[in-house]
Amino acid sequence: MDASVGLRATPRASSWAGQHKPHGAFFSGRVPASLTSEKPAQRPLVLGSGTPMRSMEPVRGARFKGLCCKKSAGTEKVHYSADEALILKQKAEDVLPCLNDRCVYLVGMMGSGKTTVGKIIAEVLGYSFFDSDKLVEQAVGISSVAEIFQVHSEAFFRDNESEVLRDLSSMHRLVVATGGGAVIRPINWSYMRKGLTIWLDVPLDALARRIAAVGTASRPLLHQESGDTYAKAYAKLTALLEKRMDSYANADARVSLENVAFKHGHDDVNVLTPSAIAIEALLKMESFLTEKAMVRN
Ligand SMILES: Nc1ncnc2c1ncn2[C@@H]1O[C@H](COP(=O)(O)OP(=O)(O)OP(=O)(O)O)[C@@H](O)[C@H]1O
Ligand SMILES: O=C(O)C1=C[C@@H](O)[C@@H](O)[C@H](O)C1
Repeated sequence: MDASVGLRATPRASSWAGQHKPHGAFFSGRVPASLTSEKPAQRPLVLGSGTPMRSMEPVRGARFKGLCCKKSAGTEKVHYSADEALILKQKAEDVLPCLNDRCVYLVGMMGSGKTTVGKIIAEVLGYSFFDSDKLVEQAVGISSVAEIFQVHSEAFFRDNESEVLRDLSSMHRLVVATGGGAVIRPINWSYMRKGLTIWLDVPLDALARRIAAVGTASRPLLHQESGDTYAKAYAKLTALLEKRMDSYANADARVSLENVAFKHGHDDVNVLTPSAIAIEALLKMESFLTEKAMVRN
């Protein structure tokens, strides 16, 4: 039976929108022992300070010396509904043995939820979460991608992004939220192919709405000094997606929010919670890995 039967696509007004977002991982010295071959401990399905910290060990890759991944010290938590928590746990248990410690790379447009959904997937798999944009900021020593574009250039950012992905590709048991443009360089695919790649495919209207809600200051490719933020973001996202669509389609699995909403009887993707999307991503991962194993045998 499809494990997602019974999953509720809860309207955000009563769930996601009313909740605190999970805090991001950040880096300042070391990475967790989970990057080694240790098996994941069973942990409660709560993100934030309710999650026990994993023990820390020095990272091996030269580039990440001096960096560390650590849970926020804040008090915010993300609660899943009982249904979602159970399904997330079951799906994670199904996927883990097939994943064989490989990393998971989330690709997709800006605002597609790679960070939000990636943190949930990392949590349930007992993996560590990395955001490649944040790693580039750390490596360059500038605290925002927008400033890196301004002070240096987009090409400089892209070179550093490739180096970050190369270094991550030698590690295990990570969920990585990649930058929206990471897919455009073939070399980045050679790194990401060492793990599993998942495309979060979100309709442009939903992307533009999400981005307009928080502003474009942190997204240099969308930033405009004036004008209607939604309309400008929508136009720019449309042009970017046209150029990148084929590259995103290289991913091992695609989570189409339109399809997920349809599956749950909705015609609006905005009702889908991040955890419902994370469940779909785990289902897609399982299908891909199972098919791959069948082809091999
Ligand atoms: N399922 C969802 N429903 C509504 N809003 C969401 C959902 N998932 C993420 N968001 C919101 O959309 C915005 C972008 O999400 P997020 O930062 O996770 O995307 P991203 O793909 O990592 O973006 P970027 O590549 O620009 O860093 C955030 O404000 C987040 O709170
Ligand atoms: O879509 C893009 O090209 C980008 C997305 C962000 O994640 C950042 O990597 C940067 O703003 C570029």
